[in-house]
Amino acid sequence: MRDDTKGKVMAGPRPVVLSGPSGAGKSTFLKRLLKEFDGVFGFSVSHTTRNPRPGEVNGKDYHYVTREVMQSGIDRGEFIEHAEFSGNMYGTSKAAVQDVQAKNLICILDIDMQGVKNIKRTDLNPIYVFIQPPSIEELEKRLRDRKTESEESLQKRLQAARVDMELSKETGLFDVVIVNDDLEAAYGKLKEALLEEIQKVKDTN
Ligand SMILES: Nc1nc2c(ncn2[C@@H]2O[C@H](COP(=O)(O)OP(=O)(O)O)[C@@H](O)[C@H]2O)c(=O)[nH]1
Ligand SMILES: Nc1ncnc2c1ncn2[C@@H]1O[C@H](COP(=O)(O)OP(=O)(O)O)[C@@H](O)[C@H]1O
Repeated sequence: MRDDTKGKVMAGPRPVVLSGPSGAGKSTFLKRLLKEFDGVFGFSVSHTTRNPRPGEVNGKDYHYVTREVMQSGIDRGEFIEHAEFSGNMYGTSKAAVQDVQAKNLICILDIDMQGVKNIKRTDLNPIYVFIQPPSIEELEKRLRDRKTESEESLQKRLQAARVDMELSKETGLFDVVIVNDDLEAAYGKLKEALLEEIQKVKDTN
């Protein structure tokens, strides 16, 4: 959408940032949103240097790249934000967000706390949602049950989770905080928080 009077791209629907500790339920929620609201949401596919997990698809879950490739993209100014998490690089390319916004969809970004702080310095203007586990103990249980992490990776994620849970209390950082205790109830709250934006997209598309 182009506003010719100002010659710049008009704002489409507001993007949504999902952040929260590893294992809090971000992917679970975003997959449900993408499925339930076909033609409303689009996922910003990040780049990462971590290895794909079984079942993950290159170009769909992430763009899996080497450090060298990622760093040269960053050096060329192709990323909106990037961060180091648990020994790997992660980042949102400008193209990832533009691809979704070009279709007039609500762009969902699944990013860590450093990403949240860096996105705040851009003009993306998303709705910031923090997904919180009921407790660190329950988070550990869910991460173990997910069976995707080595013991070392799990411990790093739990340590980051403790820090992020504290940081999330910073006032004004997040528009919505959702405790993911009962999955259905939490998903219901997430939908409720995004309802206005969902309706706008349904009305225009
Ligand atoms: N800053 C930033 N963080 C990201 C990006 N993509 C993913 N992350 C975060 O990196 C962390 C680890 O992601 P991942 O390895 O997929 O593990 P998971 O969250 O346990 O499924 C999570 O907190 C993600 O939100 C990105 O593009 N930028
Ligand atoms: N409310 C919930 N109750 C129980 N298990 C859950 C709940 N929400 C998510 N899970 C499970 O917890 C694990 C972590 O969720 P996931 O969506 O992968 O988290 P994240 O993307 O934030 O790392 C997954 O195995 C998921 O199926």
